[in-house]
Amino acid sequence: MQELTPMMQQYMEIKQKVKDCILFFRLGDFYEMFFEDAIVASKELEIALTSRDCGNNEKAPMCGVPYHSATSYIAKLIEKGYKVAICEQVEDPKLAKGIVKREITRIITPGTFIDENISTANNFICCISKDRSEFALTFVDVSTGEMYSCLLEEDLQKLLNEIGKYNPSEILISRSEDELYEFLKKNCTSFVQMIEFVDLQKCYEVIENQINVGKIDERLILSVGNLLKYLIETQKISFDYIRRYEFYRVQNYLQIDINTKRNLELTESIIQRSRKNSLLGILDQTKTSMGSRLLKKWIERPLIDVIEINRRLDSVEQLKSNYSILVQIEELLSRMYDIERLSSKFAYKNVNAKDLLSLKRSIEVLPALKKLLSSFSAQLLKEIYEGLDTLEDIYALIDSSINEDAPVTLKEGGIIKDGFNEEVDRLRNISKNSKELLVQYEEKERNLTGIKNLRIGYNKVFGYYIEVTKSNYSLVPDRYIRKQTLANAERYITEELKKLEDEILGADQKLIELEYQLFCEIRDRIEAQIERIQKTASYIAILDVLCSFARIAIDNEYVRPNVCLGDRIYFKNGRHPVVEKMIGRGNFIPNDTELDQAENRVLIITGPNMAGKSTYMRQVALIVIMAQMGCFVPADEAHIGIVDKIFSRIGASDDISSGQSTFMVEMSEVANILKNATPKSLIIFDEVGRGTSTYDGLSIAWAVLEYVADKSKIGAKTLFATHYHELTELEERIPGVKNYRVDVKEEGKNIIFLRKIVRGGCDSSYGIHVARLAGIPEEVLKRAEEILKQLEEADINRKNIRKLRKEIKKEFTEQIDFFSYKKEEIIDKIEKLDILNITPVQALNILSELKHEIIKAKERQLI
Ligand SMILES: Nc1ncnc2c1ncn2[C@@H]1O[C@H](COP(=O)(O)OP(=O)(O)OP(=O)(O)O)[C@@H](O)[C@H]1O
Repeated sequence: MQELTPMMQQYMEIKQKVKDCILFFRLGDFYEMFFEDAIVASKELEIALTSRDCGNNEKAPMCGVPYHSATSYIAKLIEKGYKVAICEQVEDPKLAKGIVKREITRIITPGTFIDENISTANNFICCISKDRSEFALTFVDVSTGEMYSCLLEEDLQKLLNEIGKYNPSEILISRSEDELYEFLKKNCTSFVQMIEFVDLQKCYEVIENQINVGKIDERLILSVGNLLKYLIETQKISFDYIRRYEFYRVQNYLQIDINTKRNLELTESIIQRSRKNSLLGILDQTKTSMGSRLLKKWIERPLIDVIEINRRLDSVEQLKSNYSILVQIEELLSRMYDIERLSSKFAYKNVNAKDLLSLKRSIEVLPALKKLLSSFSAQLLKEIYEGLDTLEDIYALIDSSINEDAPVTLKEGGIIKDGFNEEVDRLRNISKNSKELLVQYEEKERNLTGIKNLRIGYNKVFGYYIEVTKSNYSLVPDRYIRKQTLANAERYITEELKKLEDEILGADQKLIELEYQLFCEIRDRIEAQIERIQKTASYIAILDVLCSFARIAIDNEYVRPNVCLGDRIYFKNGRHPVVEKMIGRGNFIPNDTELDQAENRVLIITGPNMAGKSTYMRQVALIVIMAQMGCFVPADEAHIGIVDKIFSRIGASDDISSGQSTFMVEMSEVANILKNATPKSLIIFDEVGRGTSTYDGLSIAWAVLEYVADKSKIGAKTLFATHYHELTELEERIPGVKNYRVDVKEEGKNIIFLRKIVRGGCDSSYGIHVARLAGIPEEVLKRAEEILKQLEEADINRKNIRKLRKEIKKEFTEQIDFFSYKKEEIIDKIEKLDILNITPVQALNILSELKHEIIKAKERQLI
């Protein structure tokens, strides 16, 4: 260390503290990286790797990025899984004695990186603590100041479900949780970190000092406290803008597990993984980022409280039926800036003049918005009307102080409006009129001294001076201080001229400094009101989502669902909101649905591949979710008895990374459903059992169906799509089970999909027809048809065997007294059928012979 240059020594000392981060070390207008950090960063960021002399005859690898464009480079490193520590110069280099003081000002990780470009989604950081048999989870979005906590029983599946709702970019757990760490690493896409947890007492202190959220349940203290402590340590700011803290119970919302969220494509489509063809993509007609983020939350957490749902529906209905007002509100909302995210900008002190102007423009629309809202009587809209703070004082402050064309940087001046501050006006005047001031001074001195050719000039050595020619020396007053003698003239300065010089030369710098200082004062005055801004932001978000619901209801002809506590789910002409958008409204065939706790508890849906079974089942779940969000639904009529949980088991989601087979994944999902479903749940099973051999699969499907249908076991409303036509037998055996099929019309070798759900089972799979549609070569199809014929014949034989055996058994028991002498022989023959390796045809022959013998014996007896 001794031989290193002082700066390199300083670097090494700081780097020691953040070994696991890439250190951005501020040097003038650049952030430089050294040694291993430079090698890694230059590769990841595709920037040149150079070197710097360390002072000990060695060269350190080095690379750098300009200060003003650092954010995009940081974003890239975070994206690639690195942590970045920012080290700033914390004193003015001009005033530094020796090396400039530098400190780490922030550590940026996925959960604390605020990406200005992605504002329609939250960026959550989560902290999980484990206590006795519970998980406590806390989620914070540093950019908006939202914080949520919940408690979960110690169930890893439930943990994943809850994490899935927030999709946090970073998860923190205690260093002692090795197993949990491995599990999360394997099952989450989040950046998982183990940190040193502090104890309860320390957590209480952190919470008390840092946030403004009132009393917190004791069981949550470790997760809230450790999360805050981590944030304070890495961000080095105060988090008192976290005021919107919500503790919620998972069971107070419609519970949608993570598989179902994916299967139903609630927030992103499965294939493109984009929000475009998801439910969120269709429903999002919001005009503000605040609204868009809230909508996502509402989709992930639909309600179960009928009153609250109807409050939302009432508002949507009123907005929908007052079209012209809706249009005006939408227009006003579209002029609003993301004022919710301003809170973090204030806290990080990186608000600029443009942000304040955007805030002003957002506030500008509030009075008009409030006026429009005054005409509504729906409770929720009324609450927004009454609660909406129009922030006039903040508007007035910004309007009177900040220039409309203020620059983004705060160190260039031009921020403060004329007339706001006398000193700014004066300095600006000096700066603008410096020449004029010198001319005025020159004129004044000529008059005072009577020297007609007195002239003011400037040179680098002693600045502004007064020049007097030889012939006028006698008129020079005493207050003139001689500075230079030339051949024909002398140069003087005066106290007044030096003052003027200081003002002229210093005015610009002073102006910049004063404007910056005033800006900070204005910023701090607004920051003191941040709670009011946040409150307004949350009302705007709710209003925006309600308007979005009204808009999609109008554009897509959705109806208001009748949501109540009952058990019935009924839609007339229901549609799938996303598929109908994709294929065009006119091309989508609507279908009815009737589900209840009695006659229509379990619907077994058969039909060829491609007929529309999955679409239909997803449509039912989506309509329920939409209704429970308080949104109108794609149907002509809808009654929704509240559902507590929605489950689905759809398709083959191969999970190679987890080392589980497709069938294993399928069965664990089914197991999860059977464990957690209640009579108030809605379950979707799409071809359960398909992942294994036919008989195993059929038996599992059968048993699962019996179990969910049985009121003493689960008795949940269930949609069960299957290719096992044998299952349709259950309609006769279990009350509440109904067979439906998606209808098709056969035309020669082709089939026409009618997409209509009708009563009754379907006894053909039409698999070969669909294969033909898919373009399988005709030769292969022909061979498949041959094989199918053989298999069907064998199947008929098997059915006949079953029938004969039944008949024989019946005869045998009825007539047992007549031919007891043959008992052993007959039993032997029947039993042997199961163990002998014989063809169905041979078995049929044996049974026929047997039946023949019995009949003969009977006849003999009768005679
Ligand atoms: N009601 C409908 N109206 C119009 N088109 C529909 C309808 N339902 C489904 N479709 C179209 O049919 C396609 C296939 O539907 P879906 O995937 O639901 O069939 P499926 O019966 O589940 O098939 P498989 O058994 O092969 O999984 C959908 O992608 C959609 O384009």
